Amino acid sequence: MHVAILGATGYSGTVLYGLLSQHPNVESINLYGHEGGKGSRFFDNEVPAFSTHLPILPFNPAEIMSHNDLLFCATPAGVTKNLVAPFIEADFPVIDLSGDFRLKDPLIYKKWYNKEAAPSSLLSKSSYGLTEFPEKNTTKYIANPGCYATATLLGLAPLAIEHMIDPNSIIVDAKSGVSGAGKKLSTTSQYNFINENAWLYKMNKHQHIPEIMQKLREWDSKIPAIQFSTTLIPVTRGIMSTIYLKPIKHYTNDEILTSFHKHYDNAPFVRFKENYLPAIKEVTGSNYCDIGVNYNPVTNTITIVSVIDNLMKGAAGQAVQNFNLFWNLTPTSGLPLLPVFP
Ligand SMILES: NC(=O)C1=CN([C@@H]2O[C@H](COP(=O)(O)OP(=O)(O)OC[C@H]3O[C@@H](n4cnc5c(N)ncnc54)[C@H](OP(=O)(O)O)[C@@H]3O)[C@@H](O)[C@H]2O)C=CC1
Ligand SMILES: CC(=O)N[C@@H](CCC(=O)OP(=O)(O)O)C(=O)O
Repeated sequence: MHVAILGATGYSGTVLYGLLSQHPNVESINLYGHEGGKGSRFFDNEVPAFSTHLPILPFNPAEIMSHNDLLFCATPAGVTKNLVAPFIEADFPVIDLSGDFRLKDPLIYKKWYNKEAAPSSLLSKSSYGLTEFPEKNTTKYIANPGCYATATLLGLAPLAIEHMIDPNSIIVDAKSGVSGAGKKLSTTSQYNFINENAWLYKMNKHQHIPEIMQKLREWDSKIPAIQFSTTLIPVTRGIMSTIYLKPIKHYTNDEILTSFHKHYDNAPFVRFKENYLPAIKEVTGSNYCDIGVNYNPVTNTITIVSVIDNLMKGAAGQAVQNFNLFWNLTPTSGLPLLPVFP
């Protein structure tokens, strides 16, 4: 198979390139950059960690479609939607890592992203690719989920699907490593700010809130909202989503564990750890989502801890999982089965 990456010099694009370059079903990878190009660019000049002397070609939909079988977009939200119409119109397969096609309702996108949404005619042709819970009618345009949304939804799914949650009780305290913000330097991603620091940002305004709600309501339409916060922490990679909720009625620890086993025992990239609460480093460099759960009878509270590597399961790894699902390949193809530890 021949695949194209748009935005390969960014963090997610680079990780994606690394995975696809070792994928047994990928014959060639073609890299594309800005429309019109910025002079001649080579991957190894911009990403010295990968000494691959591949040109970064100017973005050109006709050329991409004639030389490739699928396009991955690892471009920012707000940018992707302005580039992909020709692919959708041609029914050419795309896996989009950005947030531009995750939300079905353009008004909700506008509210949370503070940008105009893609036209409804295009939005209706995309499907939300949470790999463990894909949409029934998958389209050729797959919106790869956001990093916080992935960790949080996988943590909530079993209890939500089984209607075991008091609908008004969900509180999520999520933390992310700095690579989640991409390669651009900003005041809050520079070393002097975030080293030995923790910073809660986008309180009640994070764009993954509507993304989580859209899927959560498919599972349990009674859940009206969630309280969700995001904190930047001084690690390079990793998300920890700590979820607190009240059960709708009393459940034993065994009943809670059984609901997670039911949904994840056959999922190759979700490792349900029962009452062990996982740490970020246990998944770094891997496509795993590790989940642990605790029930406190004193406060009648269930705590779920869900950890992922934001650049893997939260972006490039899940994109490769979607690629495997789309072409009906072995689900684990091209994905490392061990984290980088310690
Ligand atoms: N980082 C993460 O953990 C996650 C990221 N994502 C999503 O993945 C996407 C990429 O994120 P990330 O890798 O962090 O971002 P980066 O900022 O690290 O990289 C963005 C890439 O997009 C390219 N790009 C920007 N504008 C254009 C354009 N107009 N035409 C072509 N290429 C363009 C950049 O190229 P250049 O440098 O030449 O401008 C760069 O290669 C985003 O939509 C992000 O939301 C999703 C989940 C997790
Ligand atoms: C640490 C950090 O800044 N993280 C980013 C996550 C961006 C991302 O990947 O989300 P989308 O794909 O939905 O844009 C944030 O919180 O906005």
